[in-house]
Formats: sequence, C-alpha cells, structure tokens
Amino acid sequence: MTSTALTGVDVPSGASTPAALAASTRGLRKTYGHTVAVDHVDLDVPEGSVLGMLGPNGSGKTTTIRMLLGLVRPTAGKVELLGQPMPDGAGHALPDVGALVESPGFHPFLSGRDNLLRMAAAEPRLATSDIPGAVDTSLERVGLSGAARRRYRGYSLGMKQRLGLAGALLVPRRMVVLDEPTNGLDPAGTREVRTIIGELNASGVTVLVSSHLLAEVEATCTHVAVLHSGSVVAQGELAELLESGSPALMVSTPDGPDAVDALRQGRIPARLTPEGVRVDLTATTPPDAIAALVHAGVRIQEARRARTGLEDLFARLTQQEPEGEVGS
Ligand SMILES: Nc1ncnc2c1ncn2[C@@H]1O[C@H](COP(=O)(O)OP(=O)(O)OP(=O)(O)O)[C@@H](O)[C@H]1O
Repeated sequence: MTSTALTGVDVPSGASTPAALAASTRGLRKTYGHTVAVDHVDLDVPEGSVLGMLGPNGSGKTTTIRMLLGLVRPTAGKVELLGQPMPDGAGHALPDVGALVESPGFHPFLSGRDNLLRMAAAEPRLATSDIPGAVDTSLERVGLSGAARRRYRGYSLGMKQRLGLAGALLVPRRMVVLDEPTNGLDPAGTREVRTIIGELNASGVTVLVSSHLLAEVEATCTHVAVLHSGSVVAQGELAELLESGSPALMVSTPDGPDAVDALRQGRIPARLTPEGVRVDLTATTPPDAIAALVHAGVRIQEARRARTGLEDLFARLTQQEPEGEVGS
C-alpha cells in the first residue's frame, strides 16, 4: 500500500501496488467569496479502509465531505466516488453510500422511526415491504429502539446523531461517510459507534469518518488524512504515519544543558526542547543514553518515548488552535 507524506512528517513510500480507491479528489478547491474553504486537496480513500479525516475547526473537513457526496459543487478540481465523477454521477454512486452529515433534514414533529420510514422510502434499493424491517433493524443497531417513537424535536444531540447514523445504515452499503459521528455522544455511545465502524470494516465496507480526536482515530481507523487550512498536510496508513519520524527519548531533567553536553560527548545526538531533552535513538538505546546521563551526574526526573510522526504533527497543528484541540 502506498502512503503519502506531504508536509510535516516523513513517511517512506511503499513499493507495493497502489490500492483501488473507493473515493478520491484531485486539485479540489472550494471558495466562498474570499474564503478559501478547501484548496488543492488530493485525497485518496482506499477501498476497504477506514479513513479518519482530522483537522482543526474550519480546516475544510465538512466542505470536502460535502463535495465528495455531491452536495456542494467544487470551484475547481475533480471528485470521484465509487468510480463515478461527482456531482454528475451522484445518481449512480449515492445508492451505495450511506452518509451522516450535518443537518440530515429530519422533521422535528415526526418520531425518529417515522423520520427513518420517510428516509427509507427514498432508498432505491429497498422494496416497500422491506422498509419497516430495515428501519427497525437500523434503530436497534444504533441503540435507539427505546426512543424510536418519540418526537425528533425532543431528542438530545446524541440521539439525533444515532438517528442520522441509523439512516446511513438502512441498507447494506459499499461506503459509509460519517461527519463527526461521535459529536454529542457519551462514552458508551462513542464505543458503540466504534463497534459499528469496526463491523462495517470487517464486512468490507469503506468508511470515511471525520473526528476531532487522534485517540479516536487511532482506535478505529486504518488510514488518516490530516487537514489544515483547507489543505491535506499528511495522509497515509495510520500505522506508518504514527511510526514515521526518528525514534526518540524525552528526558525531563533540571540539568538540561549539562545533559545535552554529556550526550553529545558520547556522540549521541540530543537537543533541548520545551518538553525536555530530546535524545535521538537512531544510533543508541534508552538504557545506554540514560547510563551516559547518570555517569555525567545528570539528575533525571522522567524518561519516556517521545511522540513521533502523526502524533507530533497533530500536536503541532492543534497547539495553534485556541481551544487546544482540533475542532468538530
Ligand atoms: N456555506 C458556506 N459559506 C461560507 N463559508 C463557508 C461555508 N461553508 C464553509 N465555509 C468556510 O469554509 C471553511 C471550512 O469550513 P468547514 O466547515 O469545511 O471546516 P471543518 O473542518 O468541517 O470545520 P468544523 O470542524 O468547525 O466543522 C471555514 O472557514 C468556513 O467558515
């Protein structure tokens, strides 16, 4: 599987054959007046992957997802979804794609179940006689059976999310696109969504999911694309991105400059950072580096593996955000 490293992390590109793509964009751009929402986005969603789209608030995740689904027409660039050019091929591609995007347009005075019945009636793959069964199965799957006959208007944000997810799962799909599916869910709801994503993946469905938490992406995704200011700054296999960058040890010590001197005298590359002394482990091991420090009389408070690759990139991007974490 190939992986791409654009800015921020260095990932070796694999020599293997590129995977078939369930969706892709090339040179994708969307402007609203003077606002550039998405710019030069080349996104690859490999078939059978769970691709997590990560990015700070306003980085262009939702706009990209909307263009993939043909809900918004790009200003420039190309979109392909299940082999169909979008938005023109929407009629062919969309029946195979389940989507949970913002404002799914549920009716406030209808129950959750009645809303799903209306949605199911518009599914070209569902025979009329199969609709009630499909709706009830879907409600059960997202844990909403108990509240199915309550009005949508009274639903909590988490219940609305569950209903949107139920809509995406009404019929078997080749691809499922979920924009912030855990938004508003409690920890149990978040775990259920993870389980559903895992089940979809196990049955060969491609999943594209946006999330604001790296930990969540780590738990559910096989691939990741990081967006920042409308552009993809890194994408590829999650494991490769996490492992990219040089292995390093972060040492907390009150004797930072002495520690760096001692290590460099021992020909171990090291530098002082705001988090502590970062020791390059390319040519040494943690025990040898720590032994060199102890031998030089350096006091060590803590030594731990430094963040690498994606974690590092992600931390740098999110530190630029006032909230301290990437947004929804
Ligand atoms: N319909 C619109 N009209 C004007 N500007 C828009 C519109 N939709 C998006 N934008 C702008 O485009 C940029 C990208 O927005 P988008 O919603 O795609 O980002 P996002 O990564 O999904 O953000 P969030 O996590 O906050 O939902 C933002 O600056 C946003 O204000």
